[in-house]
Amino acid sequence: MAAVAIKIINQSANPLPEYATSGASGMDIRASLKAPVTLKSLERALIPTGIFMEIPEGFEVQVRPRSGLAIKHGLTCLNTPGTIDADYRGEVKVILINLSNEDQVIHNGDRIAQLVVQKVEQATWIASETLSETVRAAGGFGHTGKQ
Ligand SMILES: O=c1ccn([C@H]2C[C@H](O)[C@@H](COP(=O)(O)OP(=O)(O)OP(=O)(O)O)O2)c(=O)[nH]1
Ligand SMILES: [Mg+2]
Repeated sequence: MAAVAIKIINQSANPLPEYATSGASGMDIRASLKAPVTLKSLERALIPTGIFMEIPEGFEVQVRPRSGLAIKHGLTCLNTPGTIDADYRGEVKVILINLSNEDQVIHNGDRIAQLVVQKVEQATWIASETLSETVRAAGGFGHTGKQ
């Protein structure tokens, strides 16, 4: 299990994020707002969460949408999955977009997204003129058919 240092502001509305069940991949995070934010249809906004982190090297944190918000309210993360780099020390923010036809109001303390902690590797490139052959070769974008 990765240990991640976390700093939280606006703690009254923003307890430590936690796994809701023993097998959960993500921890829900909340909007940290002085006033509600209204998103009109197709409008997007950068919503602060009051969370700052020190992610250990070799890990990243992904910001992912919540399916309940998506199906019930048409709210999702525009840049999903959002990437929190290990060297980022700013506030975690969520780019929410309203894909419904109605206004959606985000209140302080609303659970707007979830964080997933992942192992991640950095790579070095090996510049090559030729690449190994495979059965797939350059086939992609549905070339194996629909069924
Ligand atoms: O949903 C997100 C995505 C990113 N970030 C923060 C943490 C991340 O480390 C930083 C940069 O994110 P990203 O690399 O996706 O954005 P960029 O447009 O490439 O910005 P930069 O040039 O700062 O890397 O912004 C968030 O708070 N929430
Ligand atoms: Mg970047």
